[in-house]
Amino acid sequence: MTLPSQPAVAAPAAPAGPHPTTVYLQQVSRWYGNVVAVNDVTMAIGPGVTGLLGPNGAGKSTLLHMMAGFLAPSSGAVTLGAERIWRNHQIYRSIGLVPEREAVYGFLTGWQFVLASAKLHKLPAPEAAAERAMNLVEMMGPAKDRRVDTYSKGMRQRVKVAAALVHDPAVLLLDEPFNGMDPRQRLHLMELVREMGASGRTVLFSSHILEEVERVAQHIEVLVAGRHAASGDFREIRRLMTDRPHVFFVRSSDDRRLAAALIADQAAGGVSLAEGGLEVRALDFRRFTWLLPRVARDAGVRLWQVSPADEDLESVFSYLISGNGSGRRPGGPPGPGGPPGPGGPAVPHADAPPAAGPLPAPPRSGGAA
Ligand SMILES: Nc1ncnc2c1ncn2[C@@H]1O[C@H](COP(=O)(O)OP(=O)(O)OP(=O)(O)O)[C@@H](O)[C@H]1O
Repeated sequence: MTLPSQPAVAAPAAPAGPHPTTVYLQQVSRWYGNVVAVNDVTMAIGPGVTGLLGPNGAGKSTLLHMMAGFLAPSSGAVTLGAERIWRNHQIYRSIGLVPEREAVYGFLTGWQFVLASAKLHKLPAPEAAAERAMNLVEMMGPAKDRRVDTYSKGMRQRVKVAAALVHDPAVLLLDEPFNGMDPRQRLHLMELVREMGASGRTVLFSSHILEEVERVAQHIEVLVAGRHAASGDFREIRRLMTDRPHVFFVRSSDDRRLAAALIADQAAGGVSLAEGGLEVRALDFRRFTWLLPRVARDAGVRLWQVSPADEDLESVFSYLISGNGSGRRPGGPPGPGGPPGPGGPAVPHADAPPAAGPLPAPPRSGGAA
């Protein structure tokens, strides 16, 4: 007897296992005494460049140190692929960390420091590895033989990067890497970070400056007060930060007349007289910045100053986790493949806003949001 042939139904795909160069955090918390530095964070950082954005004290360094195996999570699991990172010496060979704080002995030369790093990793050809790493950060010139304590901040930073790259890790973690660098060094390091990501490595770097993050990373994770506040494509993150009520400080040739015109035109959600000008609350950033010059012109008032009054990072970030912004928290844990590399879609949010359209003009301050 022959069985009737089965209809051509595709076999269900076997569930993909953890990706070997993706770092997974599952409900990770870390506290220091009473201070909760990282609070129940679940995310996956895969190949490509990801920016970890958050204000000072958000928990970025703590998160990076747990990913590098420098700190144990108080609860939850941090793994590289399926392997736990904490106290797993084999895994340390795959990870490089560039710490934020000085971690370079001043009495060593740059070359000695990077070579020592190569030897500590027990690399078979430490000199060749150190030379390759020093070349990557353009430190193979005569300065390599000077003591580190004679280096500029930028040179020290480059030597730290070389030490973290000496064993050619698959995962590179950088804590505020661009701090203290001059513009040329910054551009060079940005290029190096981009190249590392493009070559398939997993690169995560922290910053509190959105502009800096979006120049290098397409995917951004936002941490605020230890919590994972948002996750997505940089356009989406910028939109979340821009589409919130803004408070502007406005000075003009006739503040009272301008206030009356703004109220009559319903251009602003609220206007109040402040010292030396007006404080204007705009509910719709785009509409307000479009309307303000027109309303002023029609009222015969000259604008002297328009500056955001609430552009400090704390207020922008806290919006993301406040009542209004809390809907922007990511949904469930990302899939086993981790976040897409550069160019991929955003990690889905439970209630993600629609795909971002063209970018609105950033606030005049050029601040972080
Ligand atoms: N060793 C420690 N002991 C006690 N509290 C700590 C320790 N390290 C960090 N913290 C606290 O944990 C919180 C998160 O600090 P963390 O350095 O991880 O944040 P961050 O986002 O990297 O900030 P920054 O950019 O200022 O370094 C802060 O409130 C900080 O004061």
